[in-house]
Amino acid sequence: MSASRSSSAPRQASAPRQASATGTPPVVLSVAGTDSGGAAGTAADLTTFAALGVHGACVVTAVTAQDTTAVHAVHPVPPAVVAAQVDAVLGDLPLAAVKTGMLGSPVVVALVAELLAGSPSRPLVVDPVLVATSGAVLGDGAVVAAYVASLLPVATVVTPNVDEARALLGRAPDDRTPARDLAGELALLGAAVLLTGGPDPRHDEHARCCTDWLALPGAEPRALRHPRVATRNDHGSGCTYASALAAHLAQGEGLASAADRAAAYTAHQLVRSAPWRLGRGRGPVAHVHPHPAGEPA
Ligand SMILES: Nc1ncnc2c1ncn2[C@@H]1O[C@H](COP(=O)(O)OP(=O)(O)O)[C@@H](O)[C@H]1O
Ligand SMILES: Cc1ncc(COP(=O)(O)O)c(N)n1
Repeated sequence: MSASRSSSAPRQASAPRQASATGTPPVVLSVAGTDSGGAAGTAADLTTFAALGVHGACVVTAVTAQDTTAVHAVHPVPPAVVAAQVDAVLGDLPLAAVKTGMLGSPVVVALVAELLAGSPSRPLVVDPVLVATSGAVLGDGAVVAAYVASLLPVATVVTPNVDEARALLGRAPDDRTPARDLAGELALLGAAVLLTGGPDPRHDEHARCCTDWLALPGAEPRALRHPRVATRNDHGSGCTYASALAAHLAQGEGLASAADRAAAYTAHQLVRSAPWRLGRGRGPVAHVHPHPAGEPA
């Protein structure tokens, strides 16, 4: 399908780290699935990029029929078409960072690892999407194995929640290893880890803060704490967080500072959508921004 796949060195112009004198923004690529409800996946990624001042390119890996209650159907994009989208972007746009979300199949995970490996000049943020907020499985055991074998070793940072961290480490869903230790163990698989600790409504309805864990290979995991927003409208928060992280890394920030800013952005958008009544299930994290004339009353 593509000429560039015969070479392991992707074609790419050098990427500007900051907006240039012409106002040209850094470019960040989202590789993700679509969510017809507009909360998660490509919609979350592109709106977050736009809000944070980077140009978003998008490679679509799967089309989901999804709303706030459930994922009703998944239509995977053929791997050759995923590769063609990546080639089109790599051949024309200088990428300052890449963020992956739902990849859906082991073939696509391996393809992304081959074509979009992270580097100091082009960080790769991997959000290992395996289960939706609504409970639907978006990545099975073969996808988990492909993440561990090919994508985590070439990622800059991986952003699992606790359930995804357990799956990547081969632990049972009810394993009780503390999040801090899961983060430390995951960091031994090759990438830095930001284990997101959004409150689990099954156990933590009244928690007053959220703890994300930053783990680097060979270092003690570090807690990044921020206030919890009381809301049921959190569909898409993981995609928003990982995209904000990629946008800040693309603008040259260090990992810890980019993580703090990504959490602050996500929390801000959770505050905005907290009072909304959209859909019958877990509503979307806000992807809107105030009108220049001010927020509507
Ligand atoms: N209710 C909340 N209040 C504040 N921050 C939250 C809340 N829920 C999630 N977050 C934050 O959003 C980011 C994404 O985490 P999470 O929701 O756990 O991802 P996922 O959607 O993959 O489960 C993390 O920084 C997490 O701490
Ligand atoms: C296409 C797509 N990508 C990612 C998610 C995960 O997002 P969430 O954990 O908020 O359900 C999703 N539900 N759908």
